[in-house]
Amino acid sequence: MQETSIHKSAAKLHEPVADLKDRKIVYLINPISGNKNKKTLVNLVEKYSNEHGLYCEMFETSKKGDYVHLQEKIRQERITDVVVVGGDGSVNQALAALHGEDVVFGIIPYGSGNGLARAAGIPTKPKLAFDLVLQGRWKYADAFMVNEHYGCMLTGLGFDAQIAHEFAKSSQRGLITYTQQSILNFFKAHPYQFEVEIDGFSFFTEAYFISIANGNQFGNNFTIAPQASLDDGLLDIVIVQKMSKAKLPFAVLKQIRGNNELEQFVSSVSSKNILYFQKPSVKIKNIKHAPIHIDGDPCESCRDINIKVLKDNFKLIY
Ligand SMILES: Nc1ncnc2c1ncn2[C@@H]1O[C@H](COP(=O)(O)OP(=O)(O)OP(=O)(O)O)[C@@H](O)[C@H]1O
Repeated sequence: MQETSIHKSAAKLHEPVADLKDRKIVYLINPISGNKNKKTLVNLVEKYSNEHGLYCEMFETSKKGDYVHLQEKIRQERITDVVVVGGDGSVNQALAALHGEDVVFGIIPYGSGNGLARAAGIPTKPKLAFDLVLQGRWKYADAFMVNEHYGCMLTGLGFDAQIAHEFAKSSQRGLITYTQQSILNFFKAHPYQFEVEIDGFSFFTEAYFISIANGNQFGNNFTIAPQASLDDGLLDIVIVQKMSKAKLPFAVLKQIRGNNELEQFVSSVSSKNILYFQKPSVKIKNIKHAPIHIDGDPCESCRDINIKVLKDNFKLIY
């Protein structure tokens, strides 16, 4: 779909917030993410920016993540902020293309899960998230690479990726569709074989899924990696090993509640249901070609997967 400029406001103004007048904010709005209407937010941003004489431009997000035009604009016009109005997929695509630019990123969460925004503590109420953007206080956040693909929130293999693949095919988005897909796929779920290498030590496992998390959650506060931090230079690796289907929900619930301790040594891996590590990198041999997702969007499966943290990769308002 062609990106369209929705609005461009006049540039000068007085000073409601220090330095706000010097910022040039571009909003990238995903027309299909989540299931909430974005019109109220768009009106609010336009009205506020007009009244206060703030620079504000709005574009649709690119379906394919093609932001070359925006890269040029950022450099030529000295854009200072890129604010994504959408979910994790939109944030991923914008960051993948633009993380090397000299801009600060904001998020106004309008996705189905909003995992990165929630992990960062960004309010899910649009007005509050917009207020945070205007305050403009940012910190560096980490990201990661999955082979040659960029990720910022969480990647996974197995059951959760299968849900991501089914969700992507659904005509409806939002939490209800996601929950429906999770329940349907639970009954079909089966373990996959992996060889995992951490700290130079490798072991075989049969696992329902492996999550590698920068943020703490899948989205909707489903905190699969309760100790994850966006700026610690580490990835939280959660391996949900083969167990009976009856036990599986309880074991995952224990993990979500933070009752599973981090493994200190890879060599001490025993017959625990769930293994939980914090490391800057991990290599996985995906022996049975389990499905893969990156930041909730499906990606093509492959056998050899190399995942590495990118410390202090982008500036995030949070
Ligand atoms: N302009 C556009 N038109 C159509 N589709 C788009 C456009 N821009 C982005 N997309 C697609 O929208 C999809 C969903 O985006 P996003 O991940 O932000 O929302 P979500 O899946 O509802 O939320 P979350 O990832 O937080 O669960 C992405 O796969 C992306 O390719």
